[in-house]
Amino acid sequence: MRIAVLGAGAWGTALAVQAARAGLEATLWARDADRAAAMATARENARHLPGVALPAAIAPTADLGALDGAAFVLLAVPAQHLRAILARLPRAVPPLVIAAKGVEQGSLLLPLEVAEALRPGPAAILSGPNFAREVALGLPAAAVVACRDAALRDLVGAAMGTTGFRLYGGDDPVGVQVGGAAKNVIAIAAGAVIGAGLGENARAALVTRGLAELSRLAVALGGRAETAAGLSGMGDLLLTATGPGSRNTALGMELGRGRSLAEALAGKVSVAEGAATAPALVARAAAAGVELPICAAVAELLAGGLTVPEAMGRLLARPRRDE
Ligand SMILES: NC(=O)c1ccc[n+]([C@@H]2O[C@H](COP(=O)([O-])OP(=O)(O)OC[C@H]3O[C@@H](n4cnc5c(N)ncnc54)[C@H](O)[C@@H]3O)[C@@H](O)[C@H]2O)c1
Ligand SMILES: O=P(O)(O)OC[C@H](O)CO
Repeated sequence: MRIAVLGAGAWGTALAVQAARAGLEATLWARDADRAAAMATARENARHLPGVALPAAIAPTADLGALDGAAFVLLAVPAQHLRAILARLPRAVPPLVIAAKGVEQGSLLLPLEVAEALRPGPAAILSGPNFAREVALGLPAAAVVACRDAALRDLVGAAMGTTGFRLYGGDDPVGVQVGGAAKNVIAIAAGAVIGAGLGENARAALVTRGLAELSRLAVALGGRAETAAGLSGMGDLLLTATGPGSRNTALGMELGRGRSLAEALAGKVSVAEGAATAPALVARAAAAGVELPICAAVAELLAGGLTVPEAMGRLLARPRRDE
C-alpha cells in the first residue's frame, strides 16, 4: 500500500517514517523543490528532523502527483496553511487524514471543517500525545484516528499502527480536534507561569482548569466530554503542558520571562500552533456562547495586552464558584 504525506515538517516526516515502519510506501511532499531534493539525496530532513534516517520506502517530492494512487493522504501542515494546501489539490482526492492541531484564523474553523469546505469527502483527524522525534525514533506512543466513517478509521489504524505506535479509533472528531487545538493554548499558559516564576501549583491549576475549558468547548461544538479525558485531550495536555520539550510550553516560558511574541518567535523555523490558534479558539468559543478565561488570557498575553502576573491575578480574582 502507498500513502502520501503532505507537509515535510517534523510531524509529516515522523509520520512518513512511521508509515515505512508499518510496511507502507510513503511519498513525502514538501512545497519547496530544493528541500525535497535535499531530503532525497541526504535521506534526512535536516531542517525539521535532523539525525533521523529516512527509510528507502519514503520518496520525498515536491510534485502533488504524489496523491495519485495513494490509499489515503496524511496532511501534516500547520493549521493556518491547511486551506492553501487543500486548494491546490485536485478535485477528486483520496481520503484525507489531517494531523494538524489548531483553529483557522478568520474562518474560526477546525481542520476537518476547512477540509469539508474545500474538498468534501471522507476525512479523519489524527491526534494525541506525540512528539515527532520520539515517534520517528520508534519509541512507544499512542494516538487516536477519529472520524464518523468507521471504514476510514479502520483503514488508517490498520495501515499506520504498529506494536510501538498504537492507534485507537474514535467517533468524536469534534472532541478530538478541540483537544488538539486547545492543548497548545493551555500549554502556552503553563509555560508562561513557569517562565514568570509563579510555580508548579499555578501550572497544575491552569492545566486542570484548562482541561475544563477544553471539555466545555468540545461539548458546545457537538463533541463529547469523555473525549477530553482521552489521548487527544488530557493525554496531549500531560505531554505538552508539563515540560519544555513542547514548542508551545517553550514559547509560554519566553513570554513569562518578559519577552514579546515577536522576540520569542524570532529565528524559529518550527511552529508553535497555540500562538495563532489562541485568538481564533476564543472567538469560536464566544460564538458558541462559551467563556474560556484561561485561553482568553493567553490570547491577550500573546497580543502584548497584559503581563503573566496580571493575567494570573485576573484569573484568581474571578467570582468564587463550585468546581
Ligand atoms: N512536531 C510535532 O511533534 C507534532 C506532533 C503532532 C502534531 N503536530 C502538528 O502537526 C502540524 C505540523 O507541525 P510540524 O511540527 O510538522 O511543523 P514544523 O514546525 O516542523 O514545520 C513547519 C512545516 O510547515 C510548513 N509550512 C510553513 N509555511 C507553510 C505554508 N505557507 N504553506 C505550507 N506549508 C508551510 C513548512 O514547510 C514545514 O513543513 C501542526 O499542526 C502541529 O501542531 C506536530
Ligand atoms: O511541541 P508542541 O507544543 O507543538 O507539541 C507537539 C505535539 O502536538 C505533542 O503532541
